[in-house]
Amino acid sequence: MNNTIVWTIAGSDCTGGAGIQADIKTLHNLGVKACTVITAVTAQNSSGVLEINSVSAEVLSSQLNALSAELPASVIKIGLLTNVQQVEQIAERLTFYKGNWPQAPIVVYDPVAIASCGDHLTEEDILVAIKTKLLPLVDVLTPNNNELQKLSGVYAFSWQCLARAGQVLLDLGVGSVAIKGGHIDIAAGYCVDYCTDGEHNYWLASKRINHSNNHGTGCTYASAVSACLAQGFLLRDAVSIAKAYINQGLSHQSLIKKARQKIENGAVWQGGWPVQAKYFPKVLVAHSTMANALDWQLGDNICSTYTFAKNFPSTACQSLGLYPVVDSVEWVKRLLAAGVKTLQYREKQLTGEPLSQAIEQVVLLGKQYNARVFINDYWQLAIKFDAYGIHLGQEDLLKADLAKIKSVGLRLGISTHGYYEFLQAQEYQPSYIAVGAIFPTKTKDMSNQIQGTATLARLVKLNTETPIVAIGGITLNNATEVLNTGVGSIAVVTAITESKSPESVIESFEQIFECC
Ligand SMILES: Cc1ncc(COP(=O)(O)OP(=O)(O)O)c(N)n1
Ligand SMILES: Cc1ncsc1CCOP(=O)(O)O
Ligand SMILES: [Mg+2]
Repeated sequence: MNNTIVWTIAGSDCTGGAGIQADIKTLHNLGVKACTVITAVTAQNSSGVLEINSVSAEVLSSQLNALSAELPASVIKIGLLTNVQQVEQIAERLTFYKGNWPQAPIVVYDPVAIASCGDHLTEEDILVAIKTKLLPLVDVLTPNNNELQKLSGVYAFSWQCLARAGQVLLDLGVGSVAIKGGHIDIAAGYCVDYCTDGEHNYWLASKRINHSNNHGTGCTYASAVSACLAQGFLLRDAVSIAKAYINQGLSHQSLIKKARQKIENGAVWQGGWPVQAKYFPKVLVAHSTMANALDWQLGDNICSTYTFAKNFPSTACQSLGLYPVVDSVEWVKRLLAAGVKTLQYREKQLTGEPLSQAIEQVVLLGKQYNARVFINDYWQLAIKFDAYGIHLGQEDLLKADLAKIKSVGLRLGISTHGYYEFLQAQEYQPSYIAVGAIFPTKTKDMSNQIQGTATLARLVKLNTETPIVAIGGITLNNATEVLNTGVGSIAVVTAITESKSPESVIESFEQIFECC
């Protein structure tokens, strides 16, 4: 566990399955420290919620004072608030923390209006206070279907309604909304989560897992999102990991024999960090097989000009080895002569005829040396000159004719930066998936997108069929650490282009590949 602190401000559930107890388990399981502020002591069991004993304003205040004096949080997760006074008190505190702490905390609010057992835990009038006082301070709101309807007034019977409900909540001042699809019945047999910040929209689909032990899934989900945000994951990655964590928990308990269910008290199972591909959701990509099956046609990744395509030609080897990325015909010539077998031409200056001529030469050189030469960005020219392959970034993907690239037999590599984009890239079944930036790099602005080797190792394990390429800040000094993640290919720019002796750097990289 690292020293990252998450506060959970929520109610205690004596069964241990939901509320504060679920939050602590999730936060610990996902590697962060949990501090608690109890809002109410509930008495509940399989018959329902029997009693709610709200703590007084003084008790709430003294817990907050104690923590803020010594253990400020990077994320504050809020669950059950039982009355208007508590909502106002917490809103006041959040305003202070956001304005006065050296680093403003991220606020995640799971609007526990109705527990998953169906009992009403809060009064109707609290809604007004939540909407006017609390929501404007919330960075991430995680409603289920009931809570969504209560807060937005929109009943989600279609994908468009779901998007509209999200917008209503954003209009109330929330930073982002992550709507849990567990109780939404738009697509039979599937749970589709929808996350939006108004600018970007993320849709994550998983097969519905039939389960009886689902108590505490809402608290668990919001805590999982909080744990990921506290560790620096972007929201799109946090919601992807949290959905996998829930799928893992729900899948596990379906294995529990009936006799044990009583002992488990109906609670969702709390596993460790989800590592198995089967628990991760699919990203909905416009016109993909999954999107068509769900009759879904929304999203940022809609490809308006061209049709969707997947299953690109293979590179015929799982490990592409050392993969230099260079910006001139001279570099291409020099590196191919030095024995490099995978290479990318990434030209950002030339245009028009000089660009066209350069790409033609690079493709020819690749054929002469029987090497895998990828062209970055310029997919039309790559097709025109019959390149070995094309490398496209996230935005490039939306503007490229993927069906054409596939039909002429060009390989396709896709850039990704974290879990969400990795899951999205998988939908295209590309020839390889690049993950970056692994370390800070001066070659390209990658702020907020540094993955580290721990995340790389987890992503490599999620897909053992597609070659994975690591890129960003990789040098001879850290190459062994990178290869120890199991990744088969390393892409580098400055490690080679800024070296006094590129040929000897290539040789040293080859030796490291042989040793790992
Ligand atoms: C192997 C590899 N990985 C990532 C990139 C980056 O591509 P992209 O995100 O499109 O950014 P630009 O390189 O076009 O600036 C890459 N080129 N190669
Ligand atoms: C193009 C690109 N995409 C992600 S990081 C990066 C730059 C890698 O350059 P370097 O190897 O010099 O860090
Ligand atoms: Mg690009």
